[in-house]
Amino acid sequence: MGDHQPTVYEWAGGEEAWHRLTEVFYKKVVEDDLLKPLFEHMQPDHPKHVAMMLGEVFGGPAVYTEEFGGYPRLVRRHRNRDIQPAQRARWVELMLESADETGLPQDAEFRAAFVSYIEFGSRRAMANSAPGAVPGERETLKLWGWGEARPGGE
Ligand code: HEM
Repeated sequence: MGDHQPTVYEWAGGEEAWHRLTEVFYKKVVEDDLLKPLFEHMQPDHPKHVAMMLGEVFGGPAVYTEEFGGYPRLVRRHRNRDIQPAQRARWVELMLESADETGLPQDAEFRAAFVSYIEFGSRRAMANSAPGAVPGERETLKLWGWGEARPGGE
């Protein structure tokens, strides 16, 4: 590994891997009875936007922030959707299933970092989606790294 510790984004396989993940994920989402109602009017570019946003969070290029509206857009998109706990849980379940199906790394360190952000982000999305919620004010996305378990650990 030399001196360079890969980002979680790189370790996953870079841009192509994140796009593969969200393509497969949203195919499942629109066929799921619990999630369908929330995503019926999803824009065709939605999977691409989420791939860019996740990539940026995990240390990839800041394309979502620089070209697509970044954190303020993310918050706007979840506002008043009134996401229910069972819907959040299913969203997480399908995301992890998609990570397996699209061949994202299986090592413990990668999965710990990935799952931890998916828990964090999905809970924030649910909280920000509650009618009348006042989301925290940030300029940029919250970035996520390896946490306690670094890649290639014993
Ligand atoms: C880590 C968790 C999550 C991430 C990273 C995420 C990411 C995003 C992003 C980036 C957008 C905006 C896309 C754009 O700019 O066009 C978005 C929109 C949206 N998200 Fe999430 N989200 C998360 C969790 C959830 C959950 C748990 C739900 C519901 C169960 C949800 C429902 C939606 C809906 C309904 C939209 C709007 C879709 C539309 O355009 O009609 N999100 N999400």
